[in-house]
Amino acid sequence: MIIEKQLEWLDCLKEGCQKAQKLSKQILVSFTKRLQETVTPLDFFENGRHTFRGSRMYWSDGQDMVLAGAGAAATYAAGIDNRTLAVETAWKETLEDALIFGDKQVRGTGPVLMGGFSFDPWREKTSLWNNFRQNECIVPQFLLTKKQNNYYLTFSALVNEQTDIDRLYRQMIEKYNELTSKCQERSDAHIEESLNITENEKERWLDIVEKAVTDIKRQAMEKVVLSRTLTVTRETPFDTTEVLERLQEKQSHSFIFAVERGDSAFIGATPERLIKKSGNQIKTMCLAGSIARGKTMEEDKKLGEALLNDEKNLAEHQTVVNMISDVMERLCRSVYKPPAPALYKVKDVQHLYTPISAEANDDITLFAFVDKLHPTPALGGEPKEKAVKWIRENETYERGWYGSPLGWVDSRGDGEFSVAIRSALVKGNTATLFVGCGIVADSDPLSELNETKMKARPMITALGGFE
Ligand SMILES: C=C(O[C@@H]1C=C(C(=O)O)C=C[C@H]1O)C(=O)O
Repeated sequence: MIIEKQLEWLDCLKEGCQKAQKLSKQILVSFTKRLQETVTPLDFFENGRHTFRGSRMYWSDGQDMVLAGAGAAATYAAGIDNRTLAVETAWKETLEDALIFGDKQVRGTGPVLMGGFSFDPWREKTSLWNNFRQNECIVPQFLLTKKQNNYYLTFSALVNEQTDIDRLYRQMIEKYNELTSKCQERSDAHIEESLNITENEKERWLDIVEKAVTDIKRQAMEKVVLSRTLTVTRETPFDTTEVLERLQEKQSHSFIFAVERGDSAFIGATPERLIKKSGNQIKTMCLAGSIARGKTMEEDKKLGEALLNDEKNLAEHQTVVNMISDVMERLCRSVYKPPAPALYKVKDVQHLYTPISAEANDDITLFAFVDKLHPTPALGGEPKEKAVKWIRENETYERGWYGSPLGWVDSRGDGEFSVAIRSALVKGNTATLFVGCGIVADSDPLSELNETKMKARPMITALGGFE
Protein backbone atom coordinates (compact mmCIF):
# COMPACT_ATOMS: atom_id res chain seq x y z
CA MET A 1 0.00 0.00 0.00
CA ILE A 2 1.40 3.41 -0.97
CA ILE A 3 0.70 5.92 1.81
CA GLU A 4 0.53 9.10 -0.36
CA LYS A 5 -2.14 7.52 -2.57
CA GLN A 6 -4.28 6.74 0.45
CA LEU A 7 -4.03 10.34 1.54
CA GLU A 8 -5.14 11.50 -1.90
CA TRP A 9 -8.42 9.61 -1.58
CA LEU A 10 -8.94 11.14 1.85
CA ASP A 11 -8.41 14.61 0.37
CA CYS A 12 -10.92 13.85 -2.40
CA LEU A 13 -13.51 12.80 0.16
CA LYS A 14 -12.91 15.99 2.17
CA GLU A 15 -13.39 18.13 -0.92
CA GLY A 16 -16.57 16.22 -1.69
CA CYS A 17 -17.87 16.92 1.81
CA GLN A 18 -17.15 20.64 1.46
CA LYS A 19 -18.98 20.77 -1.86
CA ALA A 20 -21.91 18.82 -0.37
CA GLN A 21 -22.11 21.41 2.42
CA LYS A 22 -21.99 24.30 -0.04
CA LEU A 23 -24.67 22.89 -2.34
CA SER A 24 -26.69 21.10 0.36
CA LYS A 25 -26.83 17.94 -1.70
CA GLN A 26 -25.15 14.57 -2.03
CA ILE A 27 -21.99 14.61 -4.13
CA LEU A 28 -20.44 11.69 -5.97
CA VAL A 29 -16.68 11.65 -5.46
CA SER A 30 -14.39 9.37 -7.39
CA PHE A 31 -10.68 8.90 -7.53
CA THR A 32 -8.76 6.76 -10.02
CA LYS A 33 -5.24 5.54 -9.59
CA ARG A 34 -3.11 3.33 -11.75
CA LEU A 35 -2.09 0.20 -9.90
CA GLN A 36 1.59 -0.66 -9.84
CA GLU A 37 1.07 -4.09 -8.38
CA THR A 38 -1.56 -5.84 -10.42
CA VAL A 39 -4.49 -7.81 -9.18
CA THR A 40 -6.32 -9.72 -11.92
CA PRO A 41 -10.03 -8.94 -12.37
CA LEU A 42 -10.91 -12.52 -11.44
CA ASP A 43 -8.85 -12.33 -8.22
CA PHE A 44 -10.45 -8.98 -7.44
CA PHE A 45 -13.89 -10.52 -8.01
CA GLU A 46 -13.05 -13.53 -5.88
CA ASN A 47 -11.60 -11.37 -3.09
CA GLY A 48 -14.97 -9.64 -2.79
CA ARG A 49 -16.74 -12.94 -2.13
CA HIS A 50 -17.55 -12.25 1.54
CA THR A 51 -17.77 -8.50 1.92
CA PHE A 52 -19.41 -7.78 -1.44
CA ARG A 53 -21.49 -10.89 -2.15
CA GLY A 54 -24.59 -9.73 -4.03
CA SER A 55 -23.08 -6.52 -5.35
CA ARG A 56 -20.27 -7.76 -7.56
CA MET A 57 -20.16 -7.38 -11.33
CA TYR A 58 -17.73 -8.61 -13.94
CA TRP A 59 -17.71 -7.64 -17.60
CA SER A 60 -15.12 -8.36 -20.27
CA ASP A 61 -15.31 -7.28 -23.90
CA GLY A 62 -13.37 -10.33 -25.04
CA GLN A 63 -10.61 -8.10 -26.40
CA ASP A 64 -8.66 -5.72 -24.25
CA MET A 65 -10.98 -4.47 -21.57
CA VAL A 66 -12.23 -5.98 -18.32
CA LEU A 67 -14.22 -4.23 -15.61
CA ALA A 68 -14.78 -5.73 -12.17
CA GLY A 69 -16.92 -3.87 -9.68
CA ALA A 70 -17.58 -4.41 -5.99
CA GLY A 71 -20.09 -2.63 -3.79
CA ALA A 72 -22.48 0.15 -4.73
CA ALA A 73 -21.61 3.83 -4.27
CA ALA A 74 -24.83 4.81 -6.07
CA THR A 75 -27.72 2.85 -7.54
CA TYR A 76 -30.03 3.80 -10.39
CA ALA A 77 -33.25 1.99 -11.16
CA ALA A 78 -36.36 3.19 -12.95
CA GLY A 79 -39.98 2.26 -13.49
CA ILE A 80 -41.39 0.72 -16.64
CA ASP A 81 -41.98 3.73 -18.88
CA ASN A 82 -38.94 5.28 -20.53
CA ARG A 83 -36.71 3.35 -18.17
CA THR A 84 -33.48 3.73 -20.16
CA LEU A 85 -33.83 7.48 -20.41
CA ALA A 86 -34.95 7.76 -16.78
CA VAL A 87 -31.74 6.03 -15.63
CA GLU A 88 -29.73 8.27 -17.93
CA THR A 89 -31.35 11.46 -16.61
CA ALA A 90 -30.66 10.50 -12.99
CA TRP A 91 -27.06 9.58 -13.87
CA LYS A 92 -26.50 12.90 -15.67
CA GLU A 93 -27.84 14.80 -12.66
CA THR A 94 -25.33 13.02 -10.42
CA LEU A 95 -22.49 13.78 -12.84
CA GLU A 96 -23.29 17.49 -13.00
CA ASP A 97 -21.80 18.11 -9.54
CA ALA A 98 -19.59 15.04 -9.24
CA LEU A 99 -15.95 15.47 -8.28
CA ILE A 100 -13.77 13.25 -10.44
CA PHE A 101 -10.11 12.97 -9.51
CA GLY A 102 -7.19 11.11 -11.01
CA ASP A 103 -6.55 10.15 -14.58
CA LYS A 104 -9.54 11.27 -16.63
CA GLN A 105 -8.37 10.11 -20.04
CA VAL A 106 -8.86 6.38 -19.76
CA ARG A 107 -12.13 4.80 -20.94
CA GLY A 108 -13.94 2.79 -18.32
CA THR A 109 -12.29 4.48 -15.34
CA GLY A 110 -13.66 7.14 -13.01
CA PRO A 111 -17.29 6.76 -11.97
CA VAL A 112 -18.73 4.06 -14.21
CA LEU A 113 -22.33 2.95 -14.31
CA MET A 114 -22.54 -0.82 -14.65
CA GLY A 115 -25.66 -2.91 -14.99
CA GLY A 116 -28.52 -3.90 -17.19
CA PHE A 117 -32.18 -3.87 -18.08
CA SER A 118 -34.64 -6.72 -18.12
CA PHE A 119 -35.78 -8.04 -21.50
CA ASP A 120 -39.36 -6.86 -21.18
CA PRO A 121 -40.39 -4.59 -18.29
CA TRP A 122 -44.06 -5.31 -18.98
CA ARG A 123 -43.67 -9.03 -18.33
CA GLU A 124 -45.09 -10.05 -14.98
CA LYS A 125 -42.36 -10.80 -12.46
CA THR A 126 -41.92 -14.32 -11.11
CA SER A 127 -39.92 -15.78 -8.24
CA LEU A 128 -37.15 -16.88 -10.63
CA TRP A 129 -35.76 -13.35 -10.90
CA ASN A 130 -36.79 -12.12 -7.45
CA ASN A 131 -33.28 -10.87 -6.63
CA PHE A 132 -33.11 -8.74 -9.78
CA ARG A 133 -34.93 -5.49 -10.37
CA GLN A 134 -36.39 -4.75 -13.81
CA ASN A 135 -33.39 -2.56 -14.40
CA GLU A 136 -30.52 -1.58 -12.22
CA CYS A 137 -27.26 0.17 -12.85
CA ILE A 138 -24.77 0.86 -10.10
CA VAL A 139 -21.61 2.88 -9.68
CA PRO A 140 -19.30 0.39 -7.98
CA GLN A 141 -17.65 1.54 -4.78
CA PHE A 142 -14.49 -0.12 -6.08
CA LEU A 143 -13.90 -0.61 -9.78
CA LEU A 144 -10.96 -2.44 -11.27
CA THR A 145 -10.41 -1.57 -14.93
CA LYS A 146 -8.00 -3.65 -16.95
CA LYS A 147 -7.17 -2.01 -20.25
CA GLN A 148 -4.64 -4.03 -22.24
CA ASN A 149 -1.96 -4.55 -19.61
CA ASN A 150 -2.74 -1.50 -17.53
CA TYR A 151 -4.73 -1.72 -14.33
CA TYR A 152 -6.69 1.11 -12.73
CA LEU A 153 -8.60 1.24 -9.50
CA THR A 154 -11.42 3.74 -9.05
CA PHE A 155 -12.86 4.51 -5.61
CA SER A 156 -16.33 6.06 -5.62
CA ALA A 157 -18.54 7.31 -2.79
CA LEU A 158 -21.58 9.49 -2.32
CA VAL A 159 -21.00 11.99 0.44
CA ASN A 160 -23.19 14.54 2.15
CA GLU A 161 -22.65 17.19 4.82
CA GLN A 162 -23.06 14.66 7.61
CA THR A 163 -20.73 11.97 6.25
CA ASP A 164 -18.05 10.95 8.73
CA ILE A 165 -15.22 11.21 6.21
CA ASP A 166 -12.47 9.71 8.38
CA ARG A 167 -14.59 6.68 9.17
CA LEU A 168 -15.64 6.20 5.53
CA TYR A 169 -12.03 6.52 4.46
CA ARG A 170 -10.81 3.94 6.98
CA GLN A 171 -13.55 1.48 6.00
CA MET A 172 -12.81 1.88 2.32
CA ILE A 173 -9.07 1.40 2.70
CA GLU A 174 -9.71 -1.77 4.66
CA LYS A 175 -11.97 -3.10 1.89
CA TYR A 176 -9.51 -1.97 -0.77
CA ASN A 177 -6.77 -3.99 0.92
CA GLU A 178 -9.05 -7.01 0.99
CA LEU A 179 -9.97 -6.68 -2.71
CA THR A 180 -6.43 -6.17 -3.96
CA SER A 181 -4.68 -8.72 -1.76
CA LYS A 182 -3.01 -11.73 -3.29
CA CYS A 183 -5.58 -14.40 -3.97
CA GLN A 184 -4.98 -17.95 -2.91
CA GLU A 185 -4.66 -20.58 -5.63
CA ARG A 186 -8.24 -21.21 -6.70
CA SER A 187 -7.84 -24.04 -9.19
CA ASP A 188 -7.46 -26.61 -6.38
CA ALA A 189 -10.91 -25.68 -5.24
CA HIS A 190 -12.62 -26.75 -8.49
CA ILE A 191 -15.30 -29.28 -7.77
CA GLU A 192 -15.71 -32.12 -10.23
CA GLU A 193 -19.28 -33.21 -9.85
CA SER A 194 -21.85 -34.71 -12.14
CA LEU A 195 -24.64 -32.44 -13.32
CA ASN A 196 -28.31 -33.20 -13.53
CA ILE A 197 -29.84 -31.54 -16.61
CA THR A 198 -33.60 -31.09 -17.10
CA GLU A 199 -35.15 -29.61 -20.23
CA ASN A 200 -38.20 -27.73 -18.97
CA GLU A 201 -41.55 -27.99 -20.76
CA LYS A 202 -39.99 -29.31 -23.97
CA GLU A 203 -43.25 -30.51 -25.56
CA ARG A 204 -44.99 -27.30 -24.72
CA TRP A 205 -42.18 -25.31 -26.29
CA LEU A 206 -42.51 -27.27 -29.52
CA ASP A 207 -46.22 -26.37 -29.55
CA ILE A 208 -45.39 -22.71 -29.03
CA VAL A 209 -42.97 -22.77 -31.96
CA GLU A 210 -45.68 -24.31 -34.11
CA LYS A 211 -48.14 -21.66 -33.03
CA ALA A 212 -45.59 -18.94 -33.88
CA VAL A 213 -45.09 -20.43 -37.35
CA THR A 214 -48.86 -20.43 -37.91
CA ASP A 215 -49.15 -16.81 -36.81
CA ILE A 216 -46.21 -15.79 -38.99
CA LYS A 217 -47.81 -17.54 -41.98
CA ARG A 218 -51.01 -15.60 -41.23
CA GLN A 219 -48.77 -12.54 -41.47
CA ALA A 220 -49.29 -11.52 -37.87
CA MET A 221 -45.53 -10.84 -37.79
CA GLU A 222 -42.39 -11.55 -39.80
CA LYS A 223 -40.15 -13.10 -37.14
CA VAL A 224 -40.25 -13.90 -33.44
CA VAL A 225 -37.47 -15.21 -31.20
CA LEU A 226 -38.58 -17.93 -28.82
CA SER A 227 -36.61 -19.17 -25.88
CA ARG A 228 -36.80 -21.86 -23.24
CA THR A 229 -34.99 -22.92 -20.09
CA LEU A 230 -32.96 -25.88 -18.90
CA THR A 231 -32.35 -26.51 -15.24
CA VAL A 232 -28.94 -27.75 -14.22
CA THR A 233 -28.34 -28.93 -10.66
CA ARG A 234 -25.54 -30.54 -8.71
CA GLU A 235 -25.00 -31.56 -5.08
CA THR A 236 -22.96 -28.57 -3.96
CA PRO A 237 -23.55 -24.89 -4.74
CA PHE A 238 -22.13 -23.51 -7.97
CA ASP A 239 -19.32 -21.03 -7.56
CA THR A 240 -19.52 -17.77 -9.55
CA THR A 241 -15.77 -17.30 -9.82
CA GLU A 242 -15.28 -20.88 -10.94
CA VAL A 243 -17.90 -20.50 -13.69
CA LEU A 244 -16.37 -17.18 -14.79
CA GLU A 245 -12.95 -18.76 -14.86
CA ARG A 246 -14.14 -21.55 -17.15
CA LEU A 247 -15.88 -19.05 -19.45
CA GLN A 248 -12.73 -16.95 -19.52
CA GLU A 249 -10.66 -20.03 -20.34
CA LYS A 250 -12.89 -21.47 -23.08
CA GLN A 251 -14.56 -18.39 -24.58
CA SER A 252 -12.11 -15.59 -24.02
CA HIS A 253 -13.21 -13.77 -27.19
CA SER A 254 -16.83 -13.45 -26.11
CA PHE A 255 -18.25 -10.80 -23.80
CA ILE A 256 -18.07 -12.48 -20.41
CA PHE A 257 -20.27 -11.22 -17.63
CA ALA A 258 -21.53 -11.88 -14.13
CA VAL A 259 -23.98 -9.77 -12.15
CA GLU A 260 -24.66 -10.75 -8.56
CA ARG A 261 -27.80 -9.76 -6.71
CA GLY A 262 -28.63 -11.29 -3.35
CA ASP A 263 -27.70 -14.95 -3.52
CA SER A 264 -28.22 -15.14 -7.30
CA ALA A 265 -25.75 -14.54 -10.09
CA PHE A 266 -26.55 -13.99 -13.74
CA ILE A 267 -23.57 -15.29 -15.71
CA GLY A 268 -22.74 -15.81 -19.35
CA ALA A 269 -20.45 -15.50 -22.35
CA THR A 270 -22.20 -13.80 -25.24
CA PRO A 271 -20.84 -13.19 -28.72
CA GLU A 272 -23.38 -10.42 -29.32
CA ARG A 273 -22.66 -6.71 -29.05
CA LEU A 274 -25.62 -4.38 -28.82
CA ILE A 275 -23.71 -1.13 -28.98
CA LYS A 276 -20.26 0.31 -28.35
CA LYS A 277 -19.57 4.04 -28.21
CA SER A 278 -16.13 5.72 -28.05
CA GLY A 279 -16.53 9.43 -28.62
CA ASN A 280 -18.76 9.54 -31.69
CA GLN A 281 -17.54 6.20 -33.03
CA ILE A 282 -20.25 3.56 -32.95
CA LYS A 283 -20.04 -0.17 -33.42
CA THR A 284 -22.91 -2.59 -33.43
CA MET A 285 -23.56 -5.97 -35.02
CA CYS A 286 -26.25 -8.14 -36.52
CA LEU A 287 -25.92 -11.72 -35.31
CA ALA A 288 -28.64 -14.12 -36.38
CA GLY A 289 -28.67 -17.40 -38.24
CA SER A 290 -26.96 -20.37 -36.63
CA ILE A 291 -25.41 -23.75 -37.38
CA ALA A 292 -23.21 -26.19 -35.44
CA ARG A 293 -19.41 -26.24 -35.47
CA GLY A 294 -17.83 -29.17 -37.29
CA LYS A 295 -15.77 -31.84 -35.59
CA THR A 296 -13.01 -31.41 -38.15
CA MET A 297 -11.83 -28.26 -39.92
CA GLU A 298 -13.27 -29.56 -43.14
CA GLU A 299 -16.68 -30.26 -41.65
CA ASP A 300 -16.64 -26.88 -39.92
CA LYS A 301 -15.97 -25.15 -43.23
CA LYS A 302 -18.71 -27.11 -44.99
CA LEU A 303 -21.25 -26.24 -42.30
CA GLY A 304 -20.22 -22.59 -42.50
CA GLU A 305 -20.68 -22.54 -46.25
CA ALA A 306 -24.07 -24.20 -45.92
CA LEU A 307 -25.10 -21.47 -43.47
CA LEU A 308 -23.87 -18.70 -45.76
CA ASN A 309 -26.11 -20.10 -48.51
CA ASP A 310 -29.15 -21.08 -46.50
CA GLU A 311 -32.16 -19.01 -47.49
CA LYS A 312 -34.07 -19.38 -44.23
CA ASN A 313 -31.10 -18.27 -42.14
CA LEU A 314 -30.24 -15.46 -44.57
CA ALA A 315 -33.82 -14.16 -44.32
CA GLU A 316 -33.71 -14.33 -40.50
CA HIS A 317 -30.43 -12.44 -40.59
CA GLN A 318 -31.66 -9.83 -43.05
CA THR A 319 -34.55 -8.90 -40.75
CA VAL A 320 -31.97 -7.98 -38.10
CA VAL A 321 -29.78 -6.09 -40.58
CA ASN A 322 -32.77 -4.05 -41.78
CA MET A 323 -33.85 -3.00 -38.30
CA ILE A 324 -30.39 -2.15 -36.97
CA SER A 325 -29.42 -0.29 -40.17
CA ASP A 326 -32.58 1.72 -39.91
CA VAL A 327 -31.81 2.80 -36.33
CA MET A 328 -28.22 3.62 -37.31
CA GLU A 329 -29.35 5.74 -40.26
CA ARG A 330 -31.62 7.72 -37.94
CA LEU A 331 -29.06 8.34 -35.18
CA CYS A 332 -25.79 8.46 -37.10
CA ARG A 333 -23.94 9.64 -40.17
CA SER A 334 -21.43 7.66 -42.25
CA VAL A 335 -23.06 4.29 -41.58
CA TYR A 336 -20.98 1.44 -42.97
CA LYS A 337 -21.94 -2.19 -43.33
CA PRO A 338 -20.54 -4.92 -45.58
CA PRO A 339 -22.83 -6.02 -48.43
CA ALA A 340 -23.17 -9.62 -47.24
CA PRO A 341 -22.86 -11.45 -43.92
CA ALA A 342 -19.72 -13.30 -42.85
CA LEU A 343 -19.38 -16.14 -40.35
CA TYR A 344 -18.85 -15.61 -36.65
CA LYS A 345 -17.53 -18.76 -35.02
CA VAL A 346 -17.83 -19.30 -31.29
CA LYS A 347 -17.74 -22.35 -29.07
CA ASP A 348 -20.14 -25.01 -30.41
CA VAL A 349 -21.97 -22.58 -32.75
CA GLN A 350 -21.35 -20.48 -35.85
CA HIS A 351 -23.50 -17.51 -36.81
CA LEU A 352 -24.20 -15.18 -39.69
CA TYR A 353 -22.64 -11.86 -38.82
CA THR A 354 -22.83 -8.34 -40.19
CA PRO A 355 -20.84 -5.71 -38.29
CA ILE A 356 -22.02 -2.09 -38.61
CA SER A 357 -19.93 0.98 -37.84
CA ALA A 358 -21.04 4.59 -37.86
CA GLU A 359 -20.46 8.05 -36.49
CA ALA A 360 -23.09 9.14 -33.99
CA ASN A 361 -24.83 12.44 -34.54
CA ASP A 362 -23.87 14.98 -31.88
CA ASP A 363 -25.80 14.65 -28.63
CA ILE A 364 -26.89 11.07 -29.33
CA THR A 365 -25.95 9.15 -26.21
CA LEU A 366 -25.17 5.51 -25.60
CA PHE A 367 -28.47 5.16 -23.73
CA ALA A 368 -30.35 6.53 -26.74
CA PHE A 369 -28.90 3.69 -28.81
CA VAL A 370 -29.80 1.12 -26.15
CA ASP A 371 -33.31 2.52 -26.03
CA LYS A 372 -33.85 2.37 -29.79
CA LEU A 373 -32.11 -0.94 -30.44
CA HIS A 374 -33.37 -3.19 -27.65
CA PRO A 375 -34.64 -5.71 -28.45
CA THR A 376 -33.35 -6.14 -31.98
CA PRO A 377 -35.04 -8.85 -34.05
CA ALA A 378 -32.14 -11.13 -32.99
CA LEU A 379 -33.88 -11.42 -29.59
CA GLY A 380 -37.36 -9.97 -30.05
CA GLY A 381 -38.70 -10.09 -33.57
CA GLU A 382 -40.23 -7.99 -36.31
CA PRO A 383 -42.26 -5.86 -35.94
CA LYS A 384 -40.73 -5.24 -32.52
CA GLU A 385 -43.81 -4.39 -30.44
CA LYS A 386 -45.93 -7.22 -31.86
CA ALA A 387 -43.18 -9.79 -31.38
CA VAL A 388 -42.39 -8.71 -27.82
CA LYS A 389 -46.11 -8.85 -26.95
CA TRP A 390 -46.33 -12.30 -28.53
CA ILE A 391 -43.39 -13.48 -26.43
CA ARG A 392 -44.95 -11.96 -23.28
CA GLU A 393 -48.21 -13.78 -23.91
CA ASN A 394 -46.83 -17.13 -25.04
CA GLU A 395 -43.49 -17.92 -23.44
CA THR A 396 -44.10 -19.80 -20.22
CA TYR A 397 -41.33 -18.32 -18.09
CA GLU A 398 -39.89 -14.88 -17.30
CA ARG A 399 -36.81 -13.95 -19.34
CA GLY A 400 -35.67 -11.44 -16.73
CA TRP A 401 -32.24 -10.17 -17.80
CA TYR A 402 -31.72 -12.87 -20.43
CA GLY A 403 -31.48 -11.32 -23.90
CA SER A 404 -31.17 -7.86 -22.44
CA PRO A 405 -28.63 -5.01 -22.65
CA LEU A 406 -25.88 -5.52 -20.10
CA GLY A 407 -22.80 -3.34 -19.85
CA TRP A 408 -21.43 -0.02 -18.71
CA VAL A 409 -21.10 3.69 -19.43
CA ASP A 410 -18.49 6.09 -18.05
CA SER A 411 -18.70 9.77 -17.15
CA ARG A 412 -17.59 10.78 -20.67
CA GLY A 413 -20.52 8.87 -22.18
CA ASP A 414 -18.29 6.12 -23.59
CA GLY A 415 -19.28 2.55 -22.96
CA GLU A 416 -20.62 -0.69 -24.31
CA PHE A 417 -23.64 -2.94 -23.89
CA SER A 418 -23.66 -6.59 -24.90
CA VAL A 419 -26.76 -8.72 -25.39
CA ALA A 420 -26.99 -11.13 -22.44
CA ILE A 421 -27.45 -14.51 -24.15
CA ARG A 422 -25.63 -17.87 -23.66
CA SER A 423 -26.29 -17.30 -20.02
CA ALA A 424 -27.60 -18.79 -16.79
CA LEU A 425 -29.08 -17.58 -13.55
CA VAL A 426 -27.28 -19.39 -10.78
CA LYS A 427 -28.62 -19.74 -7.26
CA GLY A 428 -27.14 -22.22 -4.83
CA ASN A 429 -26.88 -25.60 -6.50
CA THR A 430 -29.34 -24.72 -9.29
CA ALA A 431 -28.63 -22.98 -12.58
CA THR A 432 -31.37 -21.93 -14.98
CA LEU A 433 -30.04 -21.76 -18.54
CA PHE A 434 -31.71 -19.66 -21.23
CA VAL A 435 -31.60 -20.50 -24.93
CA GLY A 436 -33.54 -19.15 -27.86
CA CYS A 437 -33.72 -19.00 -31.63
CA GLY A 438 -35.41 -16.99 -34.35
CA ILE A 439 -38.64 -18.37 -35.77
CA VAL A 440 -39.74 -17.53 -39.31
CA ALA A 441 -42.40 -18.91 -41.68
CA ASP A 442 -40.44 -22.01 -42.68
CA SER A 443 -39.09 -22.93 -39.22
CA ASP A 444 -39.30 -26.56 -38.21
CA PRO A 445 -39.94 -26.99 -34.45
CA LEU A 446 -37.59 -29.96 -34.05
CA SER A 447 -34.67 -28.29 -35.80
CA GLU A 448 -35.25 -25.21 -33.66
CA LEU A 449 -35.20 -27.41 -30.57
CA ASN A 450 -31.86 -28.84 -31.69
CA GLU A 451 -30.54 -25.35 -32.28
CA THR A 452 -31.35 -24.39 -28.69
CA LYS A 453 -29.66 -27.59 -27.42
CA MET A 454 -26.52 -26.63 -29.30
CA LYS A 455 -26.63 -23.11 -27.87
CA ALA A 456 -26.89 -24.51 -24.32
CA ARG A 457 -23.66 -26.48 -24.61
CA PRO A 458 -21.12 -23.71 -23.84
CA MET A 459 -22.90 -22.75 -20.62
CA ILE A 460 -23.31 -26.37 -19.54
CA THR A 461 -19.56 -26.79 -20.06
CA ALA A 462 -18.90 -23.68 -17.98
CA LEU A 463 -20.98 -25.17 -15.18
CA GLY A 464 -18.70 -28.18 -15.23
CA GLY A 465 -20.54 -30.49 -17.66
CA PHE A 466 -19.53 -32.26 -20.89
CA GLU A 467 -15.74 -32.06 -21.55
C1 LIG B 1 -31.55 -16.10 -28.85
C2 LIG B 1 -30.30 -16.54 -28.91
O1 LIG B 1 -29.44 -16.23 -29.91
C3 LIG B 1 -29.79 -15.31 -30.92
C4 LIG B 1 -30.47 -15.97 -32.04
C5 LIG B 1 -29.77 -16.48 -33.12
C6 LIG B 1 -30.47 -17.26 -34.19
O2 LIG B 1 -31.70 -17.36 -34.15
O3 LIG B 1 -29.81 -17.82 -35.08
C7 LIG B 1 -28.40 -16.25 -33.23
C8 LIG B 1 -27.76 -15.43 -32.36
C9 LIG B 1 -28.49 -14.64 -31.36
O4 LIG B 1 -28.80 -13.40 -31.84
C10 LIG B 1 -29.71 -17.37 -27.82
O5 LIG B 1 -28.56 -17.79 -27.95
O6 LIG B 1 -30.40 -17.61 -26.81
